[in-house]
Amino acid sequence: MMYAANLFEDKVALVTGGRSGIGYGIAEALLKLGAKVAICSRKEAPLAEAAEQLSKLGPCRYQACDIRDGAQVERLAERIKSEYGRLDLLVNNAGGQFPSLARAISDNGWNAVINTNLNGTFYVSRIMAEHFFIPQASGNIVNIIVNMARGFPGMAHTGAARAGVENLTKSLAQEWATYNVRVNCVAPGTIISSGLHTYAEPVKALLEEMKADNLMGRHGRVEEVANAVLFLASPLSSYTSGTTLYVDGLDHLHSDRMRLVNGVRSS
Ligand SMILES: CCCCCCCCC/C=C/C(=O)SCCNC(=O)CCNC(=O)[C@H](O)C(C)(C)COP(=O)(O)OP(=O)(O)OC[C@H]1O[C@@H](n2cnc3c(N)ncnc32)[C@H](O)[C@@H]1OP(=O)(O)O
Ligand SMILES: NC(=O)C1=CN([C@@H]2O[C@H](COP(=O)(O)OP(=O)(O)OC[C@H]3O[C@@H](n4cnc5c(N)ncnc54)[C@H](OP(=O)(O)O)[C@@H]3O)[C@@H](O)[C@H]2O)C=CC1
Repeated sequence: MMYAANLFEDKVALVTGGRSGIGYGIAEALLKLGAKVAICSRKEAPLAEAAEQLSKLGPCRYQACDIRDGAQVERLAERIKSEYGRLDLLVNNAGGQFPSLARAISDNGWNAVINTNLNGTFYVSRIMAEHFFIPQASGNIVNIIVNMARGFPGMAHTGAARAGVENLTKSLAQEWATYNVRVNCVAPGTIISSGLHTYAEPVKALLEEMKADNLMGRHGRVEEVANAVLFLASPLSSYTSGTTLYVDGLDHLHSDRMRLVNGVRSS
């Protein structure tokens, strides 16, 4: 099953955190369907390398940008304006966290995760809407969150941050419908990607347990997340906004998260 090869022809997309993992997969999928792409992340060297690889598929510009810093995001918007003159799609993929029992999360740790995932996602959405979507009276935002439908024990900070993003999505979708902007979320389950490499050994061992606990008996793949993003980013979902699409093998309905917490507790 494939999307039409020219589905995103003449469309410009920004994928934050596009240098690795899920973001890279989304950027790659968009380029293959004719889009022009911009990617950003904090670390310049691996970002440039990723953009070089992606440029083999189509126009891909990059700029180092920490989404927590509004001034850096403004500079990114100016760069996109000078390179492409417009923006049709924003994928707020940049984000992440560290596993921890809630009682062990310091003020700094809490603030770092909330600042990255909630504040950063808002700054990029507001700035790109002001520069592009509202004046163009057209745009599309897809927010990558996590499956926090039943809380996220073991990662309470990211669960709270992404619940905030999910609610922000509902507000922006309503406020910006008048500008023909749709805003949706994709909530991945556990996806085999570079992100999982950031976890220390005890959590990695837990990932095997999580696979057995999953009702489809496996973790998800990057392209399965990218396919969901492509649907929400395309006219195929033209009457859909303010929603969350789970790509998680049913984990939002079924998974024993507390077993993970016990694993973290012992790690
Ligand atoms: C059980 C469930 C399993 C579940 C396992 C399966 C989960 C699947 C679902 C989700 C998967 C993914 O999202 S995969 C995506 C993974 N990718 C990422 O997480 C990349 C982005 N993340 C980050 O950059 C960092 O995690 C983040 C903290 C957000 C931002 O980093 P920064 O450099 O800005 O922050 P730092 O300066 O390093 O740290 C700021 C504070 O954060 C705290 N801190 C930072 N890293 C820490 C760490 N590893 N352990 C403890 N504390 C930490 C400290 O208190 C630091 O302050 P001090 O005390 O002063 O030092
Ligand atoms: N893999 C999984 O199982 C799941 C992942 N997710 C979410 O999907 C998204 C991508 O994760 P994944 O690809 O797996 O992991 P990665 O760690 O590879 O992706 C995170 C990306 O975001 C960038 N990033 C992190 N913080 C910032 C920041 N403050 N400003 C700009 N860029 C930033 C990182 O680049 P740099 O370090 O250079 O800034 C990196 O490219 C994340 O939001 C993650 O939480 C959700 C559920 C499950």
